[in-house]
Amino acid sequence: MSTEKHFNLAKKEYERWGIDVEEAFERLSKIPISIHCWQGDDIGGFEVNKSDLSGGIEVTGNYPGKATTPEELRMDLEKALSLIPGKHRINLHAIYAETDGEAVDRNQIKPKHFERWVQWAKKQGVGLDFNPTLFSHEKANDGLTLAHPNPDIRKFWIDHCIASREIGEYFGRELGTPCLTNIWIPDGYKDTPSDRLTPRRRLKESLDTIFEAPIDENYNIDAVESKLFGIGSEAFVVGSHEFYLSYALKNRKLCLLDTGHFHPTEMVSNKISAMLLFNDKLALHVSRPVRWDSDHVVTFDDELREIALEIVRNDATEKVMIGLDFFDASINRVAAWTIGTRNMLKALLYALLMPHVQLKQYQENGDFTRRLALLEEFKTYPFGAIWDEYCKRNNVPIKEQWLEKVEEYEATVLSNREAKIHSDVH
Ligand SMILES: C[C@H](O)[C@H](O)[C@@H](O)C(=O)CO
Ligand SMILES: [Mn+2]
Repeated sequence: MSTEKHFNLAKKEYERWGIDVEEAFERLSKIPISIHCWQGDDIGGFEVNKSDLSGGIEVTGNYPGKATTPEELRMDLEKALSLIPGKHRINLHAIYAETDGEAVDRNQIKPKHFERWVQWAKKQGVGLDFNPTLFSHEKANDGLTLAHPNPDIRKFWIDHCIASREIGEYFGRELGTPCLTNIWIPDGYKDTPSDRLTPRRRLKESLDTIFEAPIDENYNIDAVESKLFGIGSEAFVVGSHEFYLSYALKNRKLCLLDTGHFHPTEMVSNKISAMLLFNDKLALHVSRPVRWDSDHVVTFDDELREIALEIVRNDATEKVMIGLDFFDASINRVAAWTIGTRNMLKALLYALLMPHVQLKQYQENGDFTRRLALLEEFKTYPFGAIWDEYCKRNNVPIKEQWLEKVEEYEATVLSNREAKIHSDVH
């Protein structure tokens, strides 16, 4: 049976519950996912004086073919974008600046170092988001940045964050869509601190200085990302959830929740409605923690669906800014982007195809039997046929057919990079 026939039959099943599939497509097409560039090169970046990855995050695996230049990274992103339905955004880090061979330290980065990214984004029709990089640098080697006791080091990182906001503003002006500039810092201690307040006070003061200059929110929106622990900051993280939740609320900033930054049984899906009652917007880094903040590729699992359900059923598709944050170097990196982003979109489509009106009513009536029955039965509704049609209409491969494209790209492009590396070495 053709995709269209499958779709028409499936559509009828959803219509029996009053669900408008065409409207779901329309709504989904308006939800941009911010795709993180750093999956493409294992968070390496292109600095002239490049440092090893630090900050308590880890990329494991050595799958061949990673991008080693901005051109390669953009090319790989284009390939992934060609396999993902809809128009999305690309999320950059400061280490992806292009300085034409000049060593430019982080406190000196300027919009001009991202001109090529902006030109490329215009061509692709994508928005850009941004992150200052407060790790993989000699001034972050002791695991402290904005909360550092040394005022000179603090100032260096404050200046980097100020420069980053200006780059965000430049993206927003150039691309006509506000850039989300998100600050995440690794600061913390391996072992039990003897003073938690002082580093937190310093972080608060650093943030106050960073955000002193107002920037038009039509161009740049600021976000702050909390964390529970990292490698080397097991006992204490300065920028904890409570810290940033309070800071964001008081200073009208966006709180960014990374799904890997909480206790293993603590669910981000359960936080969205609570936070939306007090915040106009919030931001997400959708990741997949496996036993720790391991940043595995996002799968179509229970928590992903629950996050999407919370966004959709609370009418928050314009309030929750969805970004991805995973980095797996043990598989093809273009496939990693494709799988993770398609899964995020699938989860949103799944959520858009639920009978929310009835489900909410059942709960209000105390009819928990119907609520459970329907939530479970909809898991096996013919969702796949609707997803295939969405992919078809967006001119991207249906089902696993995208994999052939990635394999072809690996054979013709990625494997040549390996050959080049080897011939350069010998
Ligand atoms: C590279 C990212 O900015 C980083 O992953 C950060 O967002 C994070 O989640 C750290 O654990
Ligand atoms: Mn994150």
